[in-house]
Amino acid sequence: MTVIEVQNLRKAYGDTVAVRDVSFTVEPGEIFGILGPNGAGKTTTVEAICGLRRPDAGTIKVLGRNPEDRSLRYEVGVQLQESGLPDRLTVAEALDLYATFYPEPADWHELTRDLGLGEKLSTPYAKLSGGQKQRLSIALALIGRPKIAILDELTTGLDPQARRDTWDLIESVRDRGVTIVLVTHFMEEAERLCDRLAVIDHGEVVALSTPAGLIAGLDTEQRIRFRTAEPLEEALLTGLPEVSKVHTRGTQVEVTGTGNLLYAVTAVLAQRQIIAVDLRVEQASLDDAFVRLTARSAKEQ
Ligand SMILES: Nc1ncnc2c1ncn2[C@@H]1O[C@H](COP(=O)(O)OP(=O)(O)OP(=O)(O)O)[C@@H](O)[C@H]1O
Repeated sequence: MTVIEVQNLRKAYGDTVAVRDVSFTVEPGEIFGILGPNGAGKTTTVEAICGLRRPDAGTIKVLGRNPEDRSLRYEVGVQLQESGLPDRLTVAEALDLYATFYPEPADWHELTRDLGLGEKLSTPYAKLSGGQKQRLSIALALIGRPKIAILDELTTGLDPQARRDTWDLIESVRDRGVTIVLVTHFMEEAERLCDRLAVIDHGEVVALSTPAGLIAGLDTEQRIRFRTAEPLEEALLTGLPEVSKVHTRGTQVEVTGTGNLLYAVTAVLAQRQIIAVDLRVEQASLDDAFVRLTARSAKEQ
């Protein structure tokens, strides 16, 4: 069964149309990413999925039910951008309190250890750093052993090591069978974690695919740079079907092309016993796909 189904969602705040027309489905056990620039409508979309905002039009089904269905409280764990816990509540008290909301809460000692919060159990909420507050909100989203975890800006404010630890944690949560919806600004995070991604811009889905699919859809060229001991004869490479352009400056070589460009170029060099040093391959990244997709939709507005 499809876990989440969003169909033609629309939501406006007064004159501001936050979500114009968003449709997607989330399948069991996947990490589904929602990516988009600031103000694109990502938070409004996930808040509607959580039953916190009522759509103006369109339908949403979560585990086949209306998002406002009270029974979903036990099955959906939510980490939203602002958790708003009382300042004096300690980490342990917050976890104890949240654990009472659920019939079979997770062992929060394990969760806090995985999230690097083990040393902060008696610290009041107000005295936590931004990153620690963030980690606490992730622990609170997972404490009820949800079937679905909705995480909005999971690693914003975390340092690079804490971000990587959190990714490992999210993967282990997914491996236990939890379906995860992840709102993110970070391409590296989306590429590493997400099985599929919806790119949202100006309240609409502008692309929906795997990270690799989004990059492949760009149809961009690759670029290889290297140096040789002697200046290279450009004609050696210009005749290859994979090569569209060769540019040499002294012993520096830059080759642009498509397909299996790296193999084609290195095969010719090997044949001629030419050694390429400082060889670097530049390929399109999810960053490029994101910028291209969102720039295109900005022009169409
Ligand atoms: N409660 C609200 N009242 C009025 N306008 C709102 C409200 N919440 C969001 N908006 C507006 O709706 C649009 C979409 O906002 P939303 O928070 O859904 O975007 P987002 O993609 O999550 O952005 P960000 O990445 O900055 O968090 C924005 O123009 C925002 O200013």
